[in-house]
Amino acid sequence: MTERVITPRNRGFLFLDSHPAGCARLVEDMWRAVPPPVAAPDRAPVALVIGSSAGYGLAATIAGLARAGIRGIGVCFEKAPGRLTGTAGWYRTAATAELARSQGREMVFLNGDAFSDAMKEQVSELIRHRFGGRLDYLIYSVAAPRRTDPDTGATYASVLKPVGEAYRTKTLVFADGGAPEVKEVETQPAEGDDIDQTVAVMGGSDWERWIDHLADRELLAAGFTTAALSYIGSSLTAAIYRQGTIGAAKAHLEQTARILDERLAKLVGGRAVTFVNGAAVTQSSTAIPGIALYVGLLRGVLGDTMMPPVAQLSELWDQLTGARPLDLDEDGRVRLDTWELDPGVQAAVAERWNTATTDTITELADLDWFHAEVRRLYGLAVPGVDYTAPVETDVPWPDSTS
Ligand SMILES: NC(=O)c1ccc[n+]([C@@H]2O[C@H](COP(=O)([O-])OP(=O)(O)OC[C@H]3O[C@@H](n4cnc5c(N)ncnc54)[C@H](O)[C@@H]3O)[C@@H](O)[C@H]2O)c1
Repeated sequence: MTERVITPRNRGFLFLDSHPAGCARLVEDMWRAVPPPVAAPDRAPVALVIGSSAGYGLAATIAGLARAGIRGIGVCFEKAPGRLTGTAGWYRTAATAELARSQGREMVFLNGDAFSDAMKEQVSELIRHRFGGRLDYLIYSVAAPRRTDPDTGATYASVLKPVGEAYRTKTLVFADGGAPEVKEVETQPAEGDDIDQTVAVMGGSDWERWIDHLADRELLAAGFTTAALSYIGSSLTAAIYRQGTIGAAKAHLEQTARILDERLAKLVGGRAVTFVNGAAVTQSSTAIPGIALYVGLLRGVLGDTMMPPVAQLSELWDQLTGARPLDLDEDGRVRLDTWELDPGVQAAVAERWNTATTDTITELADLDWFHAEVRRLYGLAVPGVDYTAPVETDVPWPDSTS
């Protein structure tokens, strides 16, 4: 037993410790925010969510359980409690597993490298022996800094850089005392094989490898459908995002969807699509220069009408399960970002962006919300949690044997 009071220690947007009770409460709140199912499926579909412990993958898992009645497997990469607490994703996974169990849903969580063939094999064994040998859905929501290619052993690193010329942007930082500052930062353009390396990590190669691995072992159900998550974003962040190295990876992911869609149609009458989501505060997104400022301003414009990930992903499940038809754009993507890219919203954000300075930022952006969202990534600042009370940090990984 390792009960203690968690005192938050951070460097910028990164916190050293996570709060188990706060993480559990967040998961419960997300669950409650999912609208009830349209109609209960005849049989619980079997789903695999890769990247299930955080951000959009966590939202996919919770919305899948609560709205689409799934059972299945979640894969993620988290650190166990030790000298520090476990990572927030460790505790969120424990809480998600508990919720699934309380609803009578079989959900197995595996902690390890999704890019490895060993993980693919472990998942294949589980599908074969625990889930009737047939996978209905695969949601791909990995955001990772590096990937080792199992064929070559080469390790690739993803970078967040503009392409062609340096990118100078306003950015939001919080001084040591927590006071917000608007600063300028410059990011040098991609060089050497930066683009190829980023595409190798965040493009569609590993998604394709998962599908081929499962197809080769005949584990895909008739009509199997797979979705990967993508982002387009604002013209304000285009140089660092959609036209940058990560944008090249997203273009590759979307191209992979088109290839997989054809392959799956022939193989099992299946489908592969990308879902373009809106901006959200996650560990991955806050690492991108300028995005914190952009999201804070977006919230300043939209307030509570900003669509949270779990609401977007409830819509994803409705379209995947056929409760609503797949609504594809001319590039074959489902757009769950229309609330963000609405021209009126973008014009209002651009106007605030242009005038934002350290002196004006608190009026233009919703920084209380942004600050709290960053803390909530670690289970901190969750309403209803007593942060003065000691909490058990030595939480076990959910048992997958029963
Ligand atoms: N955050 C946004 O604003 C935003 C917007 C639109 C789309 N998206 C997309 O959503 C997807 C997920 O991003 P996010 O922001 O939710 O990320 P995140 O950092 O919140 O979560 C990443 C997930 O990937 C898992 N992961 C990382 N490396 C892994 C590995 N090697 N093996 C297994 N699991 C691993 C983590 O454990 C975690 O569950 C990405 O494709 C991203 O582009 C994000």
